Amino acid sequence: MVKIGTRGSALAVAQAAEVRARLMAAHGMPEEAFEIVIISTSGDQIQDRPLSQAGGKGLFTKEIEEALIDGRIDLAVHSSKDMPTVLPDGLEISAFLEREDVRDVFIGRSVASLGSLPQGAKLGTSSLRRQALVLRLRPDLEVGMFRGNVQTRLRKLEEGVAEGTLLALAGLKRLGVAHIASEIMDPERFPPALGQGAICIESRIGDRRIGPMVAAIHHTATGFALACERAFLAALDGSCRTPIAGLARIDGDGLRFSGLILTPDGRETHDIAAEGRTAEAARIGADAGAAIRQKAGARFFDGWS
Ligand SMILES: NCc1[nH]cc(CCC(=O)O)c1CC(=O)O
Repeated sequence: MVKIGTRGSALAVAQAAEVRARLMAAHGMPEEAFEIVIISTSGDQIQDRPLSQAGGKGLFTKEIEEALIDGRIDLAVHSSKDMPTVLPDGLEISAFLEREDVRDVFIGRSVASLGSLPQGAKLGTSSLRRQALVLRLRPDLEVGMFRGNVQTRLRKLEEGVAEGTLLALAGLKRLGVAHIASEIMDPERFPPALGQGAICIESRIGDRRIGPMVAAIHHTATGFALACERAFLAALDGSCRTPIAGLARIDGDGLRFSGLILTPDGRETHDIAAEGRTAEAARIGADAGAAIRQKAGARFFDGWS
């Protein structure tokens, strides 16, 4: 029996089922060989404040990692963008699935694009990155907190709590609701979160059964992109209070990275571009992180409270 740990949201469960399907196909295993174990995390429980004020990164992973360490589960399925850059001792990211569409989408209640929202309209998001990127384009908008999983946010939109919201297209696709997107945001103008669209598998280092099993479904190019993006994030401390965006694209054995940091009001931005060989993915990301840190100055990373 292989116990797959995941959060309980519809998106998280869909991701776990996707990993299960890939393992079944790769190894000719029956569905009965797997058990999907749902684990509630602090990130799921805290609904009344932005995650940036609740301790930031790791809120969606801590309890799942404890279950891995305890042996209650054998592998954990995560959205890479919710993963801290530093993992607990004894655990590793052992595989990435092929990345889904990396772009964000705008969903309007009654308008078809971000640009056509009326002056001063309310936009719901709890992501500091989306807040900053949206205010850079539309400083007139009122950006309000919009917590909860994808379904909850869509329900709030329907109820009229906001006139529009922004979500990852990857999540909508996995939930089978990509058609509700009003506008797909151009990643040049509206870069995704580091790791967006990539499902990863976390497991115990040295696990001789799970290691080779998940290695068979690892997607190499996504692995390089994520090595770069995670090194960039790590170089910036991954502070949840600094809006950060960026994307590594792979072309053969070449890699191109672009990263962006912003003030939460979107008024000040610093960007960085770098390229090199995939074999140097992590170094390219780390160097880009150091360079953008230099450009922006320490003030940028002291937190905005
Ligand atoms: N923070 C929640 C979260 N984590 C991953 C995704 C989307 C799926 C992905 O990026 O792989 C979402 C929802 C969203 O931002 O729309």
